[in-house]
Amino acid sequence: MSSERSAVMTAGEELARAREAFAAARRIVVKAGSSSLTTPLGTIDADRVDALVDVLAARRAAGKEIVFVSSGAIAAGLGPLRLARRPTDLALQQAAASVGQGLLIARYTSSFARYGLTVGQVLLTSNDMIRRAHHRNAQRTLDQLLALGIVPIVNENDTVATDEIRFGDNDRLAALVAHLTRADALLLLSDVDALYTDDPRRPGARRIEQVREPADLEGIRIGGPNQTRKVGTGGMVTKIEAARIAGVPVVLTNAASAAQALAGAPVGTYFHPSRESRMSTRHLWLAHATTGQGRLILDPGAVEAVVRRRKSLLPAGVTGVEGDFAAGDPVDLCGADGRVVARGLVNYDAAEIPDLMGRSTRWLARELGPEYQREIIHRDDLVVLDLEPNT
Ligand SMILES: Nc1ncnc2c1ncn2[C@@H]1O[C@H](COP(=O)(O)OP(=O)(O)O)[C@@H](O)[C@H]1O
Ligand SMILES: N[C@@H](CCC(=O)OP(=O)(O)O)C(=O)O
Repeated sequence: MSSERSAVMTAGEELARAREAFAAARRIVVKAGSSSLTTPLGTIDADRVDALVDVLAARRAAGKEIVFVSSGAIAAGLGPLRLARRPTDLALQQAAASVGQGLLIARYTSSFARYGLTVGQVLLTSNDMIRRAHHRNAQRTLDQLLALGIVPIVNENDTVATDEIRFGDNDRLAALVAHLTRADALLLLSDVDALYTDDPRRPGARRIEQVREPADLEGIRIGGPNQTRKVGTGGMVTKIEAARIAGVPVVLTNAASAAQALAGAPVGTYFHPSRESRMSTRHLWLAHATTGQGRLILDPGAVEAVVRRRKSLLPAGVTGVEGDFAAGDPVDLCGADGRVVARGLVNYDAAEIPDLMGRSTRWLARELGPEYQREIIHRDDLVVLDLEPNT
């Protein structure tokens, strides 16, 4: 009994220390969801925006850096476009985002100006995350804004995003931005004050204080977005995924508890950094922020080489190609049974691959020229998605 109690106390103390470390974070990414920033009429909720800016400005005054990931572009564009609800039509979503994003930034600009702070808008697409040059470019911009003392306000570039290439939710985008900016912590602000054992609107749901590992989530009902407002996109599913990939401590709570969370108070749910998040940022992008633009079918030897021996994919091991992708696109790698085992950035256009399949690189270099000696996908550009047990 006494040893049980001391174990419980130790876990409690450990969590308190983790919360203190969260409060001490020098650079933090804060993400707020659409429902925390907009009204049911599809307009910006100026009071709530100002209240949140008060908290972020206080943090800045304490000498900390903030990167703010703000949703709400589509939701804030609904009112001006006289749309009663979030449209399903992509072109209308893009139009709403175009109107709403401008209004949001105008609001943030004046709200932060109350504290003498300047904001900078950063709109990202999933390509900015995957492609090495774009990725470095986004990183450089964010670094420069922070060095200048500006508050970067990040969102997905919804006006140009299409269903194929969009993140769709800002939770994972915020986790990836935490990697990109080498932040020390991530705060996710939603309309719900914590992760619960079930959707908190259902009776009997209990708050979960901390998540250490995937096993802590067993038996929890993780649902989609709040169906009353229908402006959020990911629900708890994408928040949990964000916490899994963030690579830093994550606290999930509501906007009203933001100040307390930043001060290390025991509010919301604390997610300890997971083991998977130690993957490199680019590999995380590839695994979580991209959709395969086509498929390559691999013979069993190539599956073994890519999945278990972490080798590059050579033309000799490819037996089929599906889809219409261009060199540099992310593609899914499948076994003969169609199961996706990996994703990678391909070095050839889809149309080039049939002539290369089954050939040795030496044969290709001799017959087609030295530029054909390159791998179909280099191992640095590959991430294994589906590991067999015990690998
Ligand atoms: N186990 C759970 N714990 C907490 N919230 C949950 C759970 N399952 C589903 N939800 C829902 O997730 C919603 C938050 O996600 P979402 O609507 O996408 O918010 P946001 O706009 O803040 O990203 C909550 O309002 C709640 O209805
Ligand atoms: N980029 C979109 C938001 C997507 C999103 O993740 O929304 P939410 O679930 O409210 O954080 C927008 O600004 O409307």
